[in-house]
Amino acid sequence: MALKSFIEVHPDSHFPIQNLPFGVFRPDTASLARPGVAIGDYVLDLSAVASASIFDGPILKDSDCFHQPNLNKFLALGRPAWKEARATLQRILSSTEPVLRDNAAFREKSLFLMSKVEMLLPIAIGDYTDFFSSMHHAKNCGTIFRGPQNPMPQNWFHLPIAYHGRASSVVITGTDISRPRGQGYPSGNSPPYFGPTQKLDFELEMAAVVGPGNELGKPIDVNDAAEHIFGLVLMNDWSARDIQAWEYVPLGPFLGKSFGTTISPWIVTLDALESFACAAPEQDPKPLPYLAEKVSKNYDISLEVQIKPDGQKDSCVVTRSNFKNLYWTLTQQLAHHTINGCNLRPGDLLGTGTISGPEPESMGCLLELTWNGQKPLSLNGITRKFLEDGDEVTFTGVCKGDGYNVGFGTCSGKVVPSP
Ligand SMILES: O=C(O)/C=C/C(=O)CC(=O)CC(=O)O
Ligand SMILES: [Ca+2]
Ligand SMILES: [Mg+2]
Repeated sequence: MALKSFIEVHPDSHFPIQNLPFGVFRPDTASLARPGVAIGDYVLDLSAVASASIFDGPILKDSDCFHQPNLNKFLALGRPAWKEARATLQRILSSTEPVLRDNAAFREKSLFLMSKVEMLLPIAIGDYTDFFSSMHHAKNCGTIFRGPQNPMPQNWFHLPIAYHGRASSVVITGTDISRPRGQGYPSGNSPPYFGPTQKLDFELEMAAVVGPGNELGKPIDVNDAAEHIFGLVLMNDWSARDIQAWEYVPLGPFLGKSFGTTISPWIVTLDALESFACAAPEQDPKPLPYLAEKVSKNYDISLEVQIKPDGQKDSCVVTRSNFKNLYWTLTQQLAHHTINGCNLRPGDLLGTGTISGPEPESMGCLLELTWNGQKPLSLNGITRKFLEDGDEVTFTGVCKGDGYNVGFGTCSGKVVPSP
């Protein structure tokens, strides 16, 4: 029989007992931030569960990791602790276990309606890196930015390319994004453009949340890398294409991307995603030995982007993609990141890069979907080349199980005018 919770969970919910993603919330603005897991329409308060001495396994028994305003301390404990927590939580939420089910006072203290709480950034992010791991996205961007002759950089099939992003401007879903100002290409003999970006874009991404990490100077083997990934979130790497195009040679993206990056609040664990694992694409040429892994895994996660223009009632789906479209795996990204000795720390965020699929309807950003503004998209009668003020962009991600979903909820943000 399938595992079932005593809490009623709608079959369309992203958060059945099979998922149990971790986040950080507060019941109201006067109370402290604390870790929780999502179950149906509720959030289970892990500080309350810990205070009731319910985490009785060897690692979590005496730990204060759930009495923290973020998950970093829990992440640092590693997979054995994550598995211990998941097993305890699946047990106390199951339909057959009375400890929470039959204790009204405890339920009152520990279960909150998700619609009533405030979700916060679940981790303190020390460093944020963004990869470039979708071949379709890389080809399309290469063609648009550098021309169709040689769209793929020579290094692309040998290493997972990335740039160091900006951790300070990573925000939680629901945070407004101010249209950034900056420089763009000069036209003719004039000085460079300066003003609000005229090419504001979203990028459909997911991001891995790092667990224990490594000591400086001690790389992580690609075959051990999964032990360092707690789970995944949805991520929008908002991008100003005109600023980016003018500034990025030779050092890469800078102000065109550092003005805001939105993540979804619930970290879905690799343990919950395991039932949706699938083979990653065959890699040709074979990667160098340090990137050659025994098992090369992706996950079957359906992704969708909707845009809701200001004043419109309905949003419009602009793309549908899938996480399994990535060429470089999460574990190759992580191993590559540390191969020079660079240390990763608990709570670091590793963006996958824009997840475009092979079809025109599965491109992961407007730069590709409108081919740099040359082919406007039509949304319920109005057109878009790039994002306009008032546009709300929402990502969803979900794995379809047999009779249940393992989902990510949403990652959304609204564009507001430049200050
Ligand atoms: O091809 C380029 O010059 C730039 C590509 C991007 O903007 C993509 C980037 O941020 C990495 C990614 O999301 O895949
Ligand atoms: Ca990106
Ligand atoms: Mg960004």
